[in-house]
Amino acid sequence: MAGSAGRVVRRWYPNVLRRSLQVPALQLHVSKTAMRASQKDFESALSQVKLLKDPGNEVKLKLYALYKQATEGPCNTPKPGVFDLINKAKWDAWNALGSLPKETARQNYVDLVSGLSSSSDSSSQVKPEADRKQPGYETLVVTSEDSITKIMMNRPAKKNAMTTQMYNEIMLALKAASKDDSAITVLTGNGDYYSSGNDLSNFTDIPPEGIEEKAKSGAILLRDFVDCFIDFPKPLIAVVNGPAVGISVTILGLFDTVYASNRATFHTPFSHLGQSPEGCSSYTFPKIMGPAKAAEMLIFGKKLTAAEACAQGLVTEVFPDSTFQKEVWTRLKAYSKLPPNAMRISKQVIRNREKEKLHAINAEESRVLQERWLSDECTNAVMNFLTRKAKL
Ligand SMILES: CCCCC/C=C/CC(=O)SCCNC(=O)CCNC(=O)[C@H](O)C(C)(C)COP(=O)(O)OP(=O)(O)OC[C@H]1O[C@@H](n2cnc3c(N)ncnc32)[C@H](O)[C@@H]1OP(=O)(O)O
Repeated sequence: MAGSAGRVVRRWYPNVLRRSLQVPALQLHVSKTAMRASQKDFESALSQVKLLKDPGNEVKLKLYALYKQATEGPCNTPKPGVFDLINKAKWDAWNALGSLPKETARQNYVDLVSGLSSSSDSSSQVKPEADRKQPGYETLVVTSEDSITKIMMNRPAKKNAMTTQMYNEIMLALKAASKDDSAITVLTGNGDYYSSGNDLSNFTDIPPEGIEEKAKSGAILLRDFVDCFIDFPKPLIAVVNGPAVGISVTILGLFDTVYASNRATFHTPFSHLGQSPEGCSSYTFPKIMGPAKAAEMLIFGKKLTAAEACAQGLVTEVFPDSTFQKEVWTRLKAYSKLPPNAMRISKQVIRNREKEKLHAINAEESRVLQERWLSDECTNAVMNFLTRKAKL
């Protein structure tokens, strides 16, 4: 019992409050007298409390006061000093119960917990992902939970290759996430790949105005897409669940944190495809890993393992694939509880001095690519893939 009530306190209270509101093991031991009238109800309320969502500080103080009154009787400890704000609030709440009998306090505690349980019954259930899924996306699964918005690329049969529709949906999802009440945002992939990069069939859908118009609209889409990452205001985390190719790799330089499974690889075969770097990688990669290592990736298409990408600073941390999801989401849930405004402002301070430069680089990379897409080198490479003559 003592252990389970201890867990309640750990789960509910934000760090500062939690440290101060910790109920010592001694206080968690329910005395024999206190248990006489409604021992079972009280015990079950004590364990029920740990399943509830955070009810807010006011209710937590009430619960604390009733618990103390039920187990120790009226408050007779010295009043904490005026600057000991949290202990003073606890003391005030307990002291306000005056000479309320232990049995009544116990009953009130049980009633309060039962009221909280019924009001949070529906929300305390873990809903299946399908129920939490935000509507309106065809190529993504977007969910928000625990102050984390997760944007999952969802074309596993095509290795999460990015179609025009997926670029547009990711932009929409990022814009929505920038305004929702989540603290952090995650991009990840469904299935064995993180993403195989640009869907090469994007190049086959030529409008009546011709190939030049296609290249022009592609460059605008690319520029808008990368701009969304440059401007994204909250901490943005990539959870790289498997191999990553092309643009899914280059934009990693614009994320705040990149976690990778040890199954992930990082590959930017631009020269093989007759193309050139995008996603601001012509700037971020040399800055992150130094010009020589960046050239090996961006010019020669060297594929990095997750460990190599981590050693070169592109990846924050690598996890064994068997425990990847568990370890990463535990970490992210803890981060998502940090004060959101502080995180947002810290990101602004880090990002703002480079924003203008990044936008200019993005514009230039998109302009160069627009030309590349019209080259024979690019056309042949794409045709070779689409006619199954070549893979990476
Ligand atoms: C607006 C425009 C912005 C443009 C921005 C520019 C970005 C540049 C880039 O991103 S460059 C990178 C482009 N990507 C590639 O060149 C990868 C091509 N794919 C492959 O080489 C391979 O598919 C693989 C190595 C990723 C995986 O090989 P594997 O043998 O494991 O699997 P399959 O080849 O059988 O793939 C399964 C099906 O998925 C289709 N597919 C995979 N990747 C892409 C892709 N990038 N574009 C289109 N289709 C892709 C593949 O064709 C299979 O489909 P099928 O089952 O219908 O045959």
